[in-house]
Amino acid sequence: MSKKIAVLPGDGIGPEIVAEAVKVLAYLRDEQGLDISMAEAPVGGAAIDATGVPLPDSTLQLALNADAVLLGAVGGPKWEPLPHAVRPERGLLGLRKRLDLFANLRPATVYPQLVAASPLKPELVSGIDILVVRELTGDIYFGEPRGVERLPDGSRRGYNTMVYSEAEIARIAHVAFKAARGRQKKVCSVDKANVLETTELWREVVTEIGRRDYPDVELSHMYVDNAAMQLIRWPRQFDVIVTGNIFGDILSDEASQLTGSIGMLPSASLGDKYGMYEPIHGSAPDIAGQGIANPIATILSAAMMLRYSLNEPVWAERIEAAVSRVLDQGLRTPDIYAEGTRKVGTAEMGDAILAALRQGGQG
Ligand SMILES: NC(=O)c1ccc[n+]([C@@H]2O[C@H](COP(=O)([O-])OP(=O)(O)OC[C@H]3O[C@@H](n4cnc5c(N)ncnc54)[C@H](O)[C@@H]3O)[C@@H](O)[C@H]2O)c1
Ligand SMILES: CC(C)[C@H](C(=O)O)[C@@H](O)C(=O)O
Ligand SMILES: [Mg+2]
Repeated sequence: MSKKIAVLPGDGIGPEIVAEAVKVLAYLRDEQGLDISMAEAPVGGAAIDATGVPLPDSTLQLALNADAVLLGAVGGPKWEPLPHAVRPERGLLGLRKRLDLFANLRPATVYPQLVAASPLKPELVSGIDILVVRELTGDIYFGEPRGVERLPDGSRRGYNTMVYSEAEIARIAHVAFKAARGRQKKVCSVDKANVLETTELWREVVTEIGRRDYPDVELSHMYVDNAAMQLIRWPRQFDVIVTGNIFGDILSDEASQLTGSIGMLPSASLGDKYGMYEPIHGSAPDIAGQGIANPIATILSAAMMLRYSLNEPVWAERIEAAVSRVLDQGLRTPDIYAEGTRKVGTAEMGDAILAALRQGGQG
């Protein structure tokens, strides 16, 4: 039966990078007989402009009825004067919550061709293969109470609440341990258990699950401040990192830079029923509209979609290989440009990946 993909380009560079991933998916549909269909809907600022809200019901319904969602990015300065409750980012958070996408997989893998693009010494970067497993539907992002209140002296106070239940911690821990079994069998759980009770519970639950269900997986714990430093000092010590929503957000942006650029890192947000795929970066207002954004993270997110939601692992591998071949050819968007390579724009990069896929897909 035909698989439905909801395509939500969003804001800023979102439409530019999603267009390149759609090219690849359209090729699989039109020339390789993949039984998929795509339907587009607005989310974030684009949806606010069109309908007044960041997640219109029609967009939510499209996502709920789809087999997978491909999302670009949301947000931008245009909507920043708006109150928090109606900002573009709420559209994304609403989708994650309503689809119960609690497990965000963010693989930070360095392509050998980009070792030189990393700010770290080649011997530190070469071979990096980290999977950040970020909890995505809890933590300070969703905890109540939250808000800004007026104090008796007239000044204001802002507050958010870090909350995790045992069940929420347990389900993301299982995802991390299972993923580690297919890799180097090492999980590093990142928390701030020395200060925050919520993450003290996190550490207890992860430890118990590891001991009980995954004795074959080596479990370590690290405070988040140390983890941020260790990622720069010796990134290859990490296999799977499991952490909460806010720490995972920050650490995955940091890890992305080790691989050359944030424009390289894809992600899969998975729940028991749904899957949404998006690059880890944002709408990059500083380069939007210039045709220079790196589309690779989004194209690799489409590859993750083929692997996790569409049961097409071979096409996922072929797309990843096509990206590698294009890097071999020396093509680079400005964010990964280095001397001796050829600078290209978003569409030229997408076209080159598609051309490499066409060649590789034959045999
Ligand atoms: N998943 C999402 O939709 C998401 C993620 C992060 C930020 N945001 C939103 O995006 C807006 C901008 O946020 P920000 O500037 O903090 O983060 P950002 O990730 O959009 O940009 C950070 C820096 O990385 C660069 N960059 C990002 N993606 C790139 C790409 N594909 N190719 C080349 N360079 C790229 C940008 O030009 C910028 O210099 C905000 O409104 C924020 O809330 C959305
Ligand atoms: C835009 C924002 C809500 C989002 C997050 O913090 O989760 C983004 O930074 C991300 O990493 O996907
Ligand atoms: Mg982020």
